Amino acid sequence: KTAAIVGCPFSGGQPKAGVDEGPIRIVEAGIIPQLEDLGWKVKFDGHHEFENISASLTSDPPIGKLKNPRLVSQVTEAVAKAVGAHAQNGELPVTIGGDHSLAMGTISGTLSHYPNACVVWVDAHADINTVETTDSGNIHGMPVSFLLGIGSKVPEFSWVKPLLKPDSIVYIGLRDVDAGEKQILREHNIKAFSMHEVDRYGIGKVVEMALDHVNPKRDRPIHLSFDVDALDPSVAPSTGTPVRGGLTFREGHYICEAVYETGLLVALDLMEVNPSLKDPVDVEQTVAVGCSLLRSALGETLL
Ligand SMILES: N[C@](CCCC[B-](O)(O)O)(CCN1CCCCC1)C(=O)O
Ligand SMILES: [Mn+2]
Ligand SMILES: [Mn+2]
Ligand SMILES: [Mn+2]
Repeated sequence: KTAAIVGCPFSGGQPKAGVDEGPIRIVEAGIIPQLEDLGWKVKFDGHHEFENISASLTSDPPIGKLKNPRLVSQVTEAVAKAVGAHAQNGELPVTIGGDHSLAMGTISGTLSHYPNACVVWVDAHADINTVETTDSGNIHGMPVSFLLGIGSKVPEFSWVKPLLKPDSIVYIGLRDVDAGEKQILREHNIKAFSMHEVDRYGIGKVVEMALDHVNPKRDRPIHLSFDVDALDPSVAPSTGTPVRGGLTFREGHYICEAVYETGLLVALDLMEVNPSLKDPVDVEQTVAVGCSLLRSALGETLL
């Protein structure tokens, strides 16, 4: 089996510098030989250069509240093509961000090849704000709304097709959901297991219920999109939007292990590692946790 590393040094979906360094640090930390040691054939033809895109953009003024809209749209479209091509080649795309706006591209790519794929979204946040509901205008808080095709259309994002259905995504780890997002989740009956459910049922039962919701016959390909800020900040401190009361190290890893165990994983995202926000020790820890989560999602077991 081949894993194709899609290194995406991209920060345009949010305001903090440094998240574009995430993939570089994770590759430097040795994720490629680590995955090879798990038996994967690893394909990596260098990190994506988005220079040509940003160079071709003479200006990129906000559209309404949306920041860097043209940059985000063009970068995520390129990512959709890259991920789609790897899937077409029978490879498993492993996208390393970079901010979570990239998931607009990765999931579009996955759904273009696996139309019946379901999405497991692990995050403190729902990332489902629309043009109408966003307060920050940071597009890393909006990818799911674009993928679902909800909210008013933005011509610059016309390449994004509404390939994702509300019953095909399930969230784990939510604890910082904006009012507008809560309304959207309710209106569209989108299944979400917040930290309250994790506390109440335990992670094992939560993952089982989450998969039962989107993949009851365990016959649908799975796209796992993991935002490291789903983990408690004590576990993954160096990330742009940390929120207390998150998943433990083990809970985060259990999700990855359980998804791998289904044998249905077809695409993986590891997002929002920003190696420039904390002291070297905390950065090192966050990078190491990112690598560890990737290994667990790709077959590393404890026994
Ligand atoms: N919902 C937020 C955060 C999005 C995080 C994106 B992710 O998950 O990829 O990291 C927060 C909006 N707002 C911030 C100030 C306080 C009120 C909520 C937004 O900016 O839309
Ligand atoms: Mn996110
Ligand atoms: Mn988040
Ligand atoms: Mn974040």
